[in-house]
Amino acid sequence: MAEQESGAREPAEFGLDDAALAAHPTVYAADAFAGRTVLVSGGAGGIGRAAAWLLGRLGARVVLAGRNAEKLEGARTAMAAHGLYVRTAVVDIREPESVAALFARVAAEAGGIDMLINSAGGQFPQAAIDFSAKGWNTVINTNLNGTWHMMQAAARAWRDAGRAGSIVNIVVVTTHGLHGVAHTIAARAGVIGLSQALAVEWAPLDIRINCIAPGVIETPGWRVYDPKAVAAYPRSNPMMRNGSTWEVAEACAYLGGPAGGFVTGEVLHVAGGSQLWGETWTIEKPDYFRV
Ligand SMILES: CCCCCCC/C=C/C(=O)SCCNC(=O)CCNC(=O)[C@H](O)C(C)(C)COP(=O)(O)OP(=O)(O)OC[C@H]1O[C@@H](n2cnc3c(N)ncnc32)[C@H](O)[C@@H]1OP(=O)(O)O
Ligand SMILES: NC(=O)C1=CN([C@@H]2O[C@H](COP(=O)(O)OP(=O)(O)OC[C@H]3O[C@@H](n4cnc5c(N)ncnc54)[C@H](OP(=O)(O)O)[C@@H]3O)[C@@H](O)[C@H]2O)C=CC1
Repeated sequence: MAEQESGAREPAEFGLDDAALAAHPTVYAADAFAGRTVLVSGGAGGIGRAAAWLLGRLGARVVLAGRNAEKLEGARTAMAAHGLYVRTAVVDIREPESVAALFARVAAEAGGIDMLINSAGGQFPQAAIDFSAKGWNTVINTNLNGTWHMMQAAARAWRDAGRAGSIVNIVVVTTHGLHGVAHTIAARAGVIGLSQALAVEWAPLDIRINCIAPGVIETPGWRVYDPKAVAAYPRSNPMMRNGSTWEVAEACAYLGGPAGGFVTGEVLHVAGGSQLWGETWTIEKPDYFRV
């Protein structure tokens, strides 16, 4: 992490890079995901990339999906150089046809999947009163509708193949302390409710569905936030630090893999306790709230 003259951090370097992800120690056995195929949306981003590295290192075949082919290829190259099985696929999760094409391709080229990690998502910081209709719709479409399209396509593929599956949805902390991103709170609360409903409805299909609510996790996605807001992130939780993508990746491995076999409909906060204490202002904190 580079320090600028002001002390603010250099956004381009937020998070763990490929070299760190290749070497980071893990609590899991080396073959914990052998024989499994995992699709990671947002797989070239911060959290998705760490999950892909971890599961690939644990023996999974990994498919990385996202909109940007160049980013995907960069991630694939780094992981393949480490001997991991990685494929990539371009998708816009907001478009049902694009998602259908992704799953058709994954079926043809990788023989289907066992686990889906929905890490594609994002938002922009803005006071809700200023949201444009397009901005609101973009965030809802990406995070709620996009995640739904991916979940439904995965479930249909598993049902048709008579195959068990598990889904891990990356959301945000919706119940405490995250301000300036009301559109994403709405979308992610929708994903949590949807996941709980489907955990019951799709249990007969042997499909488990869980969510992870990360707190402040250093990733390239932080580029859209004001450096002053980012500088305050470590004080947003009782542990007084930022989290790492690896900490979220290991939670994905737990919830989505065999260790979480009797867990469904759950929301796991990997947030340093920020669901209980602290506040994260992604926009400037209004004077009203200052002591
Ligand atoms: C409890 C502790 C929790 C702590 C959390 C800390 C904060 C959370 C951090 C993260 O989640 S970072 C990781 C996620 N990554 C991102 O958020 C990256 C940036 N976001 C995206 O790329 C989003 O997917 C996006 C904002 C939905 C952009 O999608 P897309 O590229 O398709 O849209 P655009 O064409 O850029 O914009 C469409 C539309 O949206 C409005 N808009 C976009 N940006 C802004 C902005 N900065 N301010 C106001 N409005 C914005 C706008 O209407 C855009 O349309 P046009 O005006 O461009 O026509
Ligand atoms: N980092 C943090 O502090 C926190 C993150 N989260 C959530 O975790 C998830 C992952 O975040 P993080 O890794 O930090 O963010 P990044 O921005 O690094 O990664 C998000 C990825 O999502 C992909 N993506 C966005 N929109 C679409 C789309 N329409 N179709 C396909 N792919 C898309 C992007 O890929 P591409 O550029 O190729 O389109 C990008 O690589 C997000 O949902 C985020 O909001 C939640 C709480 C905190």
